[in-house]
Amino acid sequence: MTRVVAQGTFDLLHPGHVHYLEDAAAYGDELHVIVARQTNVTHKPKPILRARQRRDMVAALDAVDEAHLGHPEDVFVPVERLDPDVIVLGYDQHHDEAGIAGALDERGIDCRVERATSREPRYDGEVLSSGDIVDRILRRRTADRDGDATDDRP
Ligand SMILES: Cc1cc2nc3c(=O)[nH]c(=O)nc-3n(C[C@H](O)[C@H](O)[C@H](O)COP(=O)(O)O)c2cc1C
Ligand SMILES: Nc1ncnc2c1ncn2[C@@H]1O[C@H](COP(=O)(O)OP(=O)(O)OP(=O)(O)O)[C@@H](O)[C@H]1O
Repeated sequence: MTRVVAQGTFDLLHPGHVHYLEDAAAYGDELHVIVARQTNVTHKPKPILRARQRRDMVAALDAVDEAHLGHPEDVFVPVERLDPDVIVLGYDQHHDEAGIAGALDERGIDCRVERATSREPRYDGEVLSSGDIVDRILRRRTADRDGDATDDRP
């Protein structure tokens, strides 16, 4: 039984997340997803939704066998508990494969590190970024409030 781990913030879910997790699931028999805690999301704006809600939505995806709240301080706590055979990084995740592999070796975890592919938009207006979804909401609500008729609705 090959156990795969994927991870991420997964704030507002979109087809890019589905693609990533389906890519990851293809590396083994069961896919576990670690959902980032807000305190560990330091490389971009904090997520809008609470970690439990983000975990619950990820857990509902067909490709996912189980979703877990990440550890608030030590990102390797869930990895040591899950003891995966493969960790699949997202196509643009800011982690370095060699760095992760070295940290796994130090902890005696026999696990290889892979990287998923990206999913490109398939039609005009498809939004494949949580941050871009937030931006679109802000633009739309501001325009509605200001009675701005310029409608960018695709
Ligand atoms: C192997 C691995 C384990 C991780 N474990 C945790 C964790 O336990 N808690 C957490 O808050 N973030 C954890 N993270 C970090 C986030 O899941 C994620 O990598 C980071 O927020 C960037 O993800 P993004 O693609 O959403 O930007 C882990 C990352 C990796 C690569
Ligand atoms: N279009 C996409 N194609 C493939 N993977 C994606 C795509 N969008 C996000 N992912 C992957 O999903 C995982 C979680 O992404 P994250 O939660 O950071 O969402 P995001 O939409 O990338 O957020 P943001 O764009 O606001 O940074 C990451 O590993 C990321 O690589």
